[in-house]
Amino acid sequence: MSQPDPNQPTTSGDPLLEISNMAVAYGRIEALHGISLTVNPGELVTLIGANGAGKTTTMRAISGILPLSSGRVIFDGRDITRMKAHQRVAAGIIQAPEGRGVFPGMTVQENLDMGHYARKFDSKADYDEALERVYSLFPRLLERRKQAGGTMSGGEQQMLAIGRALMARPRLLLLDEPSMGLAPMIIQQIFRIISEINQQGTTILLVEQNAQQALSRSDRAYIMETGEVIKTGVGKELLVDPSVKEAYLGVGADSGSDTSRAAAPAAGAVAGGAAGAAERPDLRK
Ligand SMILES: Nc1ncnc2c1ncn2[C@@H]1O[C@H](COP(=O)(O)OP(=O)(O)OP(=O)(O)O)[C@@H](O)[C@H]1O
Repeated sequence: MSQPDPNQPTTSGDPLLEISNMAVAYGRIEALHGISLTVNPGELVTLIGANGAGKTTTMRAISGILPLSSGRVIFDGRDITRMKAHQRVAAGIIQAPEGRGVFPGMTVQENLDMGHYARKFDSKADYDEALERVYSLFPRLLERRKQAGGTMSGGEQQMLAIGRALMARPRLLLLDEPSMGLAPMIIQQIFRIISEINQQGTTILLVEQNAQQALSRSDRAYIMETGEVIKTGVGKELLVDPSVKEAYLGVGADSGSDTSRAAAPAAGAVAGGAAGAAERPDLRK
């Protein structure tokens, strides 16, 4: 297969990613019941939803780790529904490792090199450019390039995970809960960098439970519930949508405007799984 240049613009006007009626099952249990979504070139799109809504399953199906039981995935005009995960990586669909997933015994530099391995056919100049981009986005990684990945803080490991994905020069970057388990100040920093990566031209599909941060920075968002997309819209509009505010932003009960993740448990649905679901308003209305 030829290696598409990640810096090449896609066919103008067409979505970069188009998912139609995608169903995915774990054995006999269907986790996604036919969802449809699009990501246009240059967009930052977020998937929001409670635990178990199907966000990670969606990401895995896009990466090609999980097969579809029905539906289609189109990437840059090509039907990739049956394409294997490694072929999708070569086509430019890159997921930052879940749970950070850095190689603990390898140095920062070696971890980044592993990310570039996915694009081993690139020239040295492409490698240098990718590395320069990563080190300018994350000066901390440059400072610590000889340090073992496993000895870095949680925030630094998250930066390394994103940096490693960028080394593969993604055309579509998939980020699954990059703020998970991080302190509020570090979360702010990670979100600022995600915005910057997007502003530099990288298309991003983000899964986030930190709805306030994610919606305020996203072009568009999809809200998922129990394996379905129940609402979609412009990020900043969803941010002020009363039902979304009540269900996902921890406002309503106390009408506060705390934006930190620490406030998230008050939202019930954001962190609460099934218990939270019972308290959530029905957004399908
Ligand atoms: N390996 C698996 N085997 C069986 N069922 C699974 C598996 N992984 C996920 N599921 C189920 O699929 C559904 C969707 O899970 P998924 O992890 O995609 O949700 P999520 O929105 O990413 O939630 P979270 O925020 O908790 O990661 C859930 O009902 C979950 O229990």
